[in-house]
Amino acid sequence: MGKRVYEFAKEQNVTSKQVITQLEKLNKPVKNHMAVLDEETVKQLDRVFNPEKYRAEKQAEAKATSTSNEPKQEKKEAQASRPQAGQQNRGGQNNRGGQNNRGGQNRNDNRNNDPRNKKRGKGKGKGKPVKAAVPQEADPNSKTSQRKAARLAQEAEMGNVIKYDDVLSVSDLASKMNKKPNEIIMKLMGLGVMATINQTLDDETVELLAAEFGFEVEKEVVVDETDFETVEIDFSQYDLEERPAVVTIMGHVDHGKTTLLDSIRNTKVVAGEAGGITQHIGAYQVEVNDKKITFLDTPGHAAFTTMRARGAEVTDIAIIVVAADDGVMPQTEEAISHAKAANVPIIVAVNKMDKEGANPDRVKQELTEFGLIPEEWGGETIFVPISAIKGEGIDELLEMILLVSEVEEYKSTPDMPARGSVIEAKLDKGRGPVATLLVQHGTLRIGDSIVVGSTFGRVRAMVNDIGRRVKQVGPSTPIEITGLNDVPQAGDQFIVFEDEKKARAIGEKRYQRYLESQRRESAKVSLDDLFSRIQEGEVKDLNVIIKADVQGSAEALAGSLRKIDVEGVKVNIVHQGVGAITEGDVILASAANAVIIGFNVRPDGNARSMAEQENVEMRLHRIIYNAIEEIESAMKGMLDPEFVEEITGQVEVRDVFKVSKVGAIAGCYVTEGKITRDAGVRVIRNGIVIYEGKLDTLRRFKDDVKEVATGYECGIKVEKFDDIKVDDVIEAFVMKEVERK
Ligand SMILES: Nc1nc2c(ncn2[C@@H]2O[C@H](COP(=O)(O)OP(=O)(O)OP(=O)(O)O)[C@@H](O)[C@H]2O)c(=O)[nH]1
Repeated sequence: MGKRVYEFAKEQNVTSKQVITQLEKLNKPVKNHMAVLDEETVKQLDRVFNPEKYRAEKQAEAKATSTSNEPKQEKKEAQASRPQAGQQNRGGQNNRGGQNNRGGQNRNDNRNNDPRNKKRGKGKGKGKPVKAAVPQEADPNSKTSQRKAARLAQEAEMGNVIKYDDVLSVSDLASKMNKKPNEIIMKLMGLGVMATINQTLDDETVELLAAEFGFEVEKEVVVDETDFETVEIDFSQYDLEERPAVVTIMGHVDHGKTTLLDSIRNTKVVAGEAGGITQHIGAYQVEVNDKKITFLDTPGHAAFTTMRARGAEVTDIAIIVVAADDGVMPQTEEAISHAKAANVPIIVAVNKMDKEGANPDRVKQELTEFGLIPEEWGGETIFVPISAIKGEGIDELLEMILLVSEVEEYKSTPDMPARGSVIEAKLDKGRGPVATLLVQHGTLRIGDSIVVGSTFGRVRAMVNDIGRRVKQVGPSTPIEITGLNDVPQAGDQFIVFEDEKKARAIGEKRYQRYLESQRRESAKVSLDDLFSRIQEGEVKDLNVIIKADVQGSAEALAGSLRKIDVEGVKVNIVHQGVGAITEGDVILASAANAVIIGFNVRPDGNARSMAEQENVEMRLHRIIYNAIEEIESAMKGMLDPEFVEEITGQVEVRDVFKVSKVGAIAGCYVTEGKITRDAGVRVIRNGIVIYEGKLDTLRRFKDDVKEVATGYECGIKVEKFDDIKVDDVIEAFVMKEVERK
């Protein structure tokens, strides 16, 4: 029998969802993670998820066809055939064909001497270098190739060597080669990598891109502590000591994460003698058998992964909470994937054992599918039955954490200036910026000169998790500090410098960089302020990306937009295509400072959140005339106050029941937000809107309800629409009146 989707996902250290998305792209859609894959498909997927494996082959081909670049190619080939040990088995850090490569997971560095976890590859910080996966090939006989060869020869004559000593971003590299950032981004996309204009590139990718444009690179290696995330700590010079494990609790909604965190805290917190009042600082410590354990008390995998995405690897152990009366649910699965991607040991807490329907064996059975096999069944995963609400099983759970800590031997040293990560941060009216830091190595003291992410300052006051002022803290301790010039972000790294002037210089440089990136973001074009910016002479072209359901509409829309005649400004179509709005479209829009117009299509995957993050404006229309009129009005500064739709939620169709005289009822699951009875709905199939209308009925079991929230099932009948199918997505929206700026 072939492999199942989840088995393949597990092997590759990715989520089943990622595999399913890839299968869709390969035109081999499957129903769910239990689907069986044939050999051919497994092979295809393997290529997608492990492009490095195939790189040597591709480069050999590329070399055979290339005439202009021989010494470079040889060098690259030698690199490609280097042992890849550093890239494999590194806890989900290996390159995934560039599919998800914005985080620059592939770090073939030798920064593996972090004693926090012997098994874990340490990710680089904010730099998030992207790595190109597959080199492009060229047909040497094509006209383009001949032109390119001529240009390369000409450029080579001019002595095209790019020198750099720092990390290069896409825009830095573009300016060094005198190219537009778009060109670099397009080239990266061709290599299967999606990168934004400000994204940093790793050295190998810089070299690859430079070669593509006929440049050589020379990197001077200097240790620049401005990018201290990349600066290695030489732990060999210290006597390492045991340190407390840092634990994160994850699991499905309502399975009891918060109750468990509270229960542990209430029973075990290191409550001090004089007036220790526990306060929420984002993390706390408990003491068990004279040993400490640190808990991050923002439960949930979203926070966990946001931190990781910013380079913070703070969690040593993940507790996955599963309610014994409910079993494995979608977010349980997600939490497992997140923990696995971080390569941290998992302990399963089977909660709500006090409830009547509690069935721990079912939970165990279900979890075997995800490779979490209990010890009594011959596996290695620790399962602890608990009742968070009654405080039962908590001691056993804590003991198991200590057991895992003993096996994993988490170590660090207090004998160095502190380093660590931001757990959370806020602006306090009285105290100014306040940040909870997790000291990971060294000792943090009052008065220390510190750089935290893009902010800096001197540690003015330190308050611990029981509200007590302290003067110094060591490894694995959460501590709230004041004294920074601005509010850092959760997941930012911090470092203490012994030299105050140096701290200040580095801090100021990083802060300036941050302000600059903010400025660039706010300079993004939007229809609301287009007119004023045209007037001020800031904008001459309105760059537009069009995505439509069919080629004909894309062309019609592009044609009409180009014809809009407003003095002093013209519409420039940067890109037009068919299908859903993808992350790639958003990245391109961000780089080209373009607005995206979607005609009968919706954003796919993470495109919507990415557009928000990148400040890219996305306008979705169903009538060509409206799209044209909107752009024209914006150019003339005549946009009226109008109704803007707000997407309230998304549901997935998991079953369809045909009921005579009523029609097709969709059995659905709300995956995001909520769906309300009065919402407008859109039926989306493969990213294309196939129907827009209203709800006829919205039910939970047999009852009509006003709304259904994330994580719940419901029955939906869309008014006048019976062609609903399993796997369709129903998007719910309401119209809100907004005033234009
Ligand atoms: N009977 C019983 N109920 C529990 C137990 N643990 C939690 N609950 C209840 O389950 C519900 C959800 O618990 P929470 O701790 O809020 O769950 P959560 O996982 O933090 O939920 P979200 O914050 O929504 O993700 C609450 O009503 C709790 O009182 C338990 O051990 N036994």
